[in-house]
Amino acid sequence: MDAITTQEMMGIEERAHAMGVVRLLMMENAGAGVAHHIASKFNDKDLEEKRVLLIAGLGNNGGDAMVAARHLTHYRTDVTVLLIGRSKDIRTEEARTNWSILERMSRSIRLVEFDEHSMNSIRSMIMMDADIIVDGIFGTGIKGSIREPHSSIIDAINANKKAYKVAVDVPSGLDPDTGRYEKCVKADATITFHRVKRGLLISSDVCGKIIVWPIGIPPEAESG
Ligand SMILES: NC(=O)C1=CN([C@@H]2O[C@H](COP(=O)(O)OP(=O)(O)OC[C@H]3O[C@@H](n4cnc5c(N)ncnc54)[C@H](O)[C@@H]3O)[C@@H](O)[C@H]2O)[C@H](O)CC1
Ligand SMILES: [K+]
Repeated sequence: MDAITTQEMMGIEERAHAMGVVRLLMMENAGAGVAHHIASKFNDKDLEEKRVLLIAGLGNNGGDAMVAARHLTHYRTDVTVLLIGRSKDIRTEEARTNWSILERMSRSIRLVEFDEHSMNSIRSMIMMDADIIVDGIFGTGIKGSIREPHSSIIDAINANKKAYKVAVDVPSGLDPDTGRYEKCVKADATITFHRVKRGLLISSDVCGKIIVWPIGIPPEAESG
């Protein structure tokens, strides 16, 4: 299938939602796809020893990462979710639902909410501790220039030279339509949902391996 724009993706998402494949279902399938990719790259024994850091923005890209975190606990992996903000500021109902599930998983997932005072500890968590990093900061909802703390967090992700990095839907910082970026996560793999976004093909050098992952959208939702 050919590449699409974020505008087209939003239309498809709306029609799927109206057909009953609600956003929470699409988010669950998206997050499961991210966890599935990681499980396919590392064997179960490795996964038990790896420290996975999932970095979640306040939108649905972050929500996808929260779902992936929950699915990864199946492998008894050391899972930490770093929210780039306060949970009270999470923008969408689906992401809030998933965050509240994670809050009930305190034995299997560590949750960290961003707090300006701890930028140094967050930087070292990203740069030193993580063996696998999931980038759920921005997806198709990115607008305008990258501000702090996102800018420093993207730098810290790129400064970790040992971690395997998976971008959720779009490497954060990349404009999914034009492929332009000032600063962007350099991923080893990008799990993009339903159909590839045009910007990924324009700047494939920052995406790593591009994997198009189906999230249960009916073909009937494709066109208006
Ligand atoms: N399309 C689908 O069928 C599905 C998409 N999913 C995922 O949802 C994201 C898009 O989510 P959205 O909430 O629209 O936006 P994002 O999460 O990508 O980011 C918006 C988030 O970030 C803030 N923000 C935007 N620009 C900036 C900036 N320059 N600096 C700082 N902050 C910024 C904004 O305020 C929001 O908080 C898509 O990519 C998929 O991953 C579904 O989950 C699955 C189905
Ligand atoms: K992302």
